[in-house]
Amino acid sequence: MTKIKICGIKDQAVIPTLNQYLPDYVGFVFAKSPRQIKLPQAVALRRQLKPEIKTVAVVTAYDFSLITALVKQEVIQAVQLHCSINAQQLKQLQQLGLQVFQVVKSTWPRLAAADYWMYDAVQPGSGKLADWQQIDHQQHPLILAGGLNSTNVAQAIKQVQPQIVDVSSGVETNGNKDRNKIIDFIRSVRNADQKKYCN
Ligand SMILES: O=C(O)c1ccccc1NCC(=O)[C@H](O)[C@H](O)COP(=O)(O)O
Repeated sequence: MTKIKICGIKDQAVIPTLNQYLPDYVGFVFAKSPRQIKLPQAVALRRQLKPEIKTVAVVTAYDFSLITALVKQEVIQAVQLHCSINAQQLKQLQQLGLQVFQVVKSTWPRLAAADYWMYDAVQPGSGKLADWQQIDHQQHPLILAGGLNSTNVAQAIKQVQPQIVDVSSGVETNGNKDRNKIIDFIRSVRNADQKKYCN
């Protein structure tokens, strides 16, 4: 089944919806962004989420002290890196028990040991589509992000066959997460999977 990541959670209002509809992952953005949160907010949000929802730190720099603090406080189970890292840094993160989502960019080395390679739009969190044509979906477990929403995610699953789909802008209204859009997105993914496995 295609897993779902809802990214850019920054306030409590949406927690009951997440706990009811159970996406596989929720992302906390620590990078500079209108969705940015700090450690204390992340701790508070994590505590309200059901334990089966895994949480992901989204970062644009390899900040090992932040990541270690997040692990120590049991805030995250995964890290999403919008930056270049080397094999040693990857190993350090995995030794903390984290899954590593490595964003793919032509100028960054792709590490085979990363748990997932993530394809995103050039500007993450912008709601713009990633270039699906550049994706070699046979190569490695992958995450598709960038401009997904409830109306295009079924096509994305069919065409790209990612292990995880990621959404942020597509489940927002006026910059805030929107309960109905989250529900529609999750239903679209689950319907697409049913069609895939029943055909
Ligand atoms: O969401 C942000 O503002 C952000 C800022 C800096 C680095 C990464 C960021 N988001 C990463 C995500 O995982 C988003 O969900 C992904 O880029 C898809 O976003 P969208 O196209 O808005 O669905």
